Amino acid sequence: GSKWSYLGAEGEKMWAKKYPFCGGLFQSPIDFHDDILQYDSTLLPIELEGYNVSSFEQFILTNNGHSVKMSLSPTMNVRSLPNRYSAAQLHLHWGNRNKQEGSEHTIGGRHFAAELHIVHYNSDQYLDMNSAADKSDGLAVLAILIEIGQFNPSYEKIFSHFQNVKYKDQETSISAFNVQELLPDRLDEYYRYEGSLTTPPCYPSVLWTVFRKPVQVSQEQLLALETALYCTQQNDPAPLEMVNNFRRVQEFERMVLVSFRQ
Ligand SMILES: NS(=O)(=O)c1c(F)c(F)c(S(=O)(=O)CCO)c(N[C@H]2CCCc3ccccc32)c1F
Ligand SMILES: [Zn+2]
Repeated sequence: GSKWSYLGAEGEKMWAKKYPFCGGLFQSPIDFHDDILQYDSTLLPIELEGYNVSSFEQFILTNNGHSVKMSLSPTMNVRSLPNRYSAAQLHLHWGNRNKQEGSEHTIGGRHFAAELHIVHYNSDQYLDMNSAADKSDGLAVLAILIEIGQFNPSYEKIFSHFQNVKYKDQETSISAFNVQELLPDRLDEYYRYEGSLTTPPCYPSVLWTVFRKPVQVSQEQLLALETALYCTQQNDPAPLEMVNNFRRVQEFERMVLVSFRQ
């Protein structure tokens, strides 16, 4: 299995030893600050196709020891990108109950509470995620910044199942729903740059779209995310809480395109 973590001897400073790309170029996440932003009027609103799946379909929610991920249907696609990208999975990154600042991307040096990633692969060129994951035009990730505010019934469709995936390798099946409900309402305002997977193997293969507008979940929902899950298996004598599963921002000497004027 993947021998890496966010803490201690296998933490992110050691990733490059086993996963060379993690010490390479085009690494994510990054901080968005004014002097690296460049407005680009050709950046079209993000168009989602096939996201409104039938509730007879099921999504599988899995604790993989690094995050909680949900399988998605490959009939879910993102248009308005250079190629057609089909959905593979979504997962989250978060902090802990004493420091609720676990987003991966930051704006003006500021963390948000958490971050949702919807991972897609270039289905025009590649058969599946695994063959696309290490190609420079292989992946497109939609990133949604999450802050504390109103209770969010759409996020609750995932969060309400955490008790069934508390431990590594546990999974549960949930009724499919329109994942577009998890996105902000402004799909025309986003940051765009070429970067990488934020976990090993850190392939520089991701076209990142980070929406400008955060979504809200309640304090109770965020606490559930920060306290329900473990990186370890149910019978492990040394349980490890799944917290702070975000990579620190990377050095970045390029421009980030934005689809909006300030
Ligand atoms: N932040 S991130 O870069 O978007 C990101 C994660 F943070 C993350 F934890 C995962 S993971 O849950 O699979 C655990 C670590 O691989 C992924 N998986 C991707 C990349 C690896 C290969 C693969 C194969 C099939 C489906 C998804 C994926 C990931 F892309
Ligand atoms: Zn991620």
